[in-house]
Amino acid sequence: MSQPLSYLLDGVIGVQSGFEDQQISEMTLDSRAVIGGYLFVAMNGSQEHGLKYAQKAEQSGAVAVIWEYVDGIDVPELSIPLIAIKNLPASLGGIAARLYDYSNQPLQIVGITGTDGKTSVSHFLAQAMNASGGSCAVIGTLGIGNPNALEKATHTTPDVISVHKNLQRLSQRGSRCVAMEVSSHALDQQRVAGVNFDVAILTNLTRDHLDYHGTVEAYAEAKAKLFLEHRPKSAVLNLNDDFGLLLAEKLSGSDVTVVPYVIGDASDYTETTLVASSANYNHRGLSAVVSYKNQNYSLGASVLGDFNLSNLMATLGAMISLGYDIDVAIDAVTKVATVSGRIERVALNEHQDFLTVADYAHTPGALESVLSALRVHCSAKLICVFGCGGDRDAGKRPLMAAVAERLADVVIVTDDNPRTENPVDIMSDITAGFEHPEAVIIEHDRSAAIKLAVQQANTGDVVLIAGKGHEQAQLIGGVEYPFDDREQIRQALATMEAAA
Ligand SMILES: CC(=O)N[C@H]1[C@@H](OP(=O)(O)OP(=O)(O)OC[C@H]2O[C@@H](n3ccc(=O)[nH]c3=O)[C@H](O)[C@@H]2O)O[C@H](CO)[C@@H](O)[C@@H]1O[C@H](C)C(=O)N[C@@H](C)C(=O)N[C@H](CCC(=O)O)C(=O)O
Ligand SMILES: Nc1ncnc2c1ncn2[C@@H]1O[C@H](COP(=O)(O)OP(=O)(O)OP(=O)(O)O)[C@@H](O)[C@H]1O
Ligand SMILES: N[C@H](CCC[C@H](N)C(=O)O)C(=O)O
Ligand SMILES: [Mg+2]
Repeated sequence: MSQPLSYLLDGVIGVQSGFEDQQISEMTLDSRAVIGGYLFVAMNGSQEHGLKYAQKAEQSGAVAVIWEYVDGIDVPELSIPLIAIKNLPASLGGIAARLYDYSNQPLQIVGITGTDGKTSVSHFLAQAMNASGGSCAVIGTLGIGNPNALEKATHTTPDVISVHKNLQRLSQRGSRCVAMEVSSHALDQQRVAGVNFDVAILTNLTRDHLDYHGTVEAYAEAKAKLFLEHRPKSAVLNLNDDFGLLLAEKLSGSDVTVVPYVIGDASDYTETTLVASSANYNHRGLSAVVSYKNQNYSLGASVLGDFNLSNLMATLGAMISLGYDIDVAIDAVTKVATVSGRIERVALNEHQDFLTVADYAHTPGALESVLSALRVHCSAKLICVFGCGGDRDAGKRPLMAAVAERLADVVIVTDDNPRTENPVDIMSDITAGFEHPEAVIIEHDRSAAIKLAVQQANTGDVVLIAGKGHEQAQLIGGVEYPFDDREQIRQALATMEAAA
């Protein structure tokens, strides 16, 4: 439904007065997406100011332009209203929420942040709620919508306009809950401004994205905003993580209800902490005892990996915060299935006597978690193939190498989305982290590296192909080459079987 521009901008600070009112049907940050009836929002980006594209937007049919005020910038002449707004990132969420209003239907919103586990928890939550009669969609790395019918997304957390537009769209299609991943970039760039979170979840905090945030402190500060600035009704916090403990302390006694979860001993925690103990992991999944309010419950699920127990506990915490009874939540969580590319078992048949796994670990913390988790399933060699993305946090490269060397028996390093960087440079950043680089196999061609790993697997071994998970392409230069680790594993297994 279209809205008058004056209504969208009502109360926005620093608006130039005396503009002609316009009826706005849609709004966008990208001049290339503008068509008739649009409001073009020109932001001061990290590369350039969107105002450069205001004339193009007008030519494409924009009926007005608002722009993030910056002193001394060249302002183009337009024949449509062109309105400067000071500190536009702070008001844009509110403006978008007015145009894409979804307040006419109840919509619970859960935000999930943390270095690793956001996609997993958001999908577990949506799967679990839907298994118990709910209607929960996701917004995140794997796409937008029902977890079984996702539309592709370009970002983990879309820009602030797209966030509100998608929330409206999902609500209109009948979703009554949305589990959305909130990345640190999103928090820093105010992409979730104007979203009222019922629940916010912290999975964990290790290191990533220091290319963008600069320091671990700045990265943590961005993550903390979801809890300390957005003030969700409930905060579901991981007490196994130091940052989770810190947030719990900061929120204690505040208007935000803290729902802590932990893997540990129930006698060490308060009765309202969700505690998982007596965990058991096997090839088919995991089980544990969950203690809450002095009662014990059996939890089981057919997902691999001890870190997934933590993800399931976060899911339980969210369901309880949303008003589910613990029995219903436990029952629902028991039904969740593996999330695409997250510790996903890939095999040609049941009889394979070694385990082959594709996983999206692309941080030192995630690689450590997945290798440690897989050790439990390994009675012989643990073989690890990994690489590091180009144009991303270079500091994590030697750290991932050190983790792989410490926790795997055979390490094969390969390319993972070199983007615009030279793969040889990425490789030398990685190999600088090995104590014994001579023991490591280097194979830039990812397909060949996967074959090498699978070919040397024997009974009791585990082969981990890390870094790309669900991804469908290898990004080299500006080109996207179709590539799926799972498909490559299957091909390598088939070649091996044919040769046997
Ligand atoms: C570093 C970063 O996050 N950048 C985001 C930011 O871009 P920017 O500030 O650099 O924008 P810019 O290139 O200077 O352009 C300024 C403005 O001009 C506009 N423009 C530009 C060109 C044009 O022809 N017309 C036009 O209107 C742009 O839309 C923009 O609003 O705003 C853009 C518009 O919303 C985003 O697309 C862009 O994401 C880039 C592509 C990106 O790669 N982001 C990644 C790092 C990211 O956000 N990742 C996180 C975390 C991933 C995870 O850990 O899961 C995510 O949430 O996806
Ligand atoms: N709770 C967890 N603790 C530690 N590692 C985890 C956890 N959950 C998942 N991982 C690891 O991190 C990888 C990525 O998981 P997932 O996609 O759920 O995280 P994410 O936070 O959404 O990542 P991204 O920031 O890229 O979107 C997994 O493949 C696994 O190796
Ligand atoms: N959301 C992550 C994805 C990394 C995946 C990995 N395959 C790579 O390209 O580095 C990022 O943008 O840092
Ligand atoms: Mg994700």
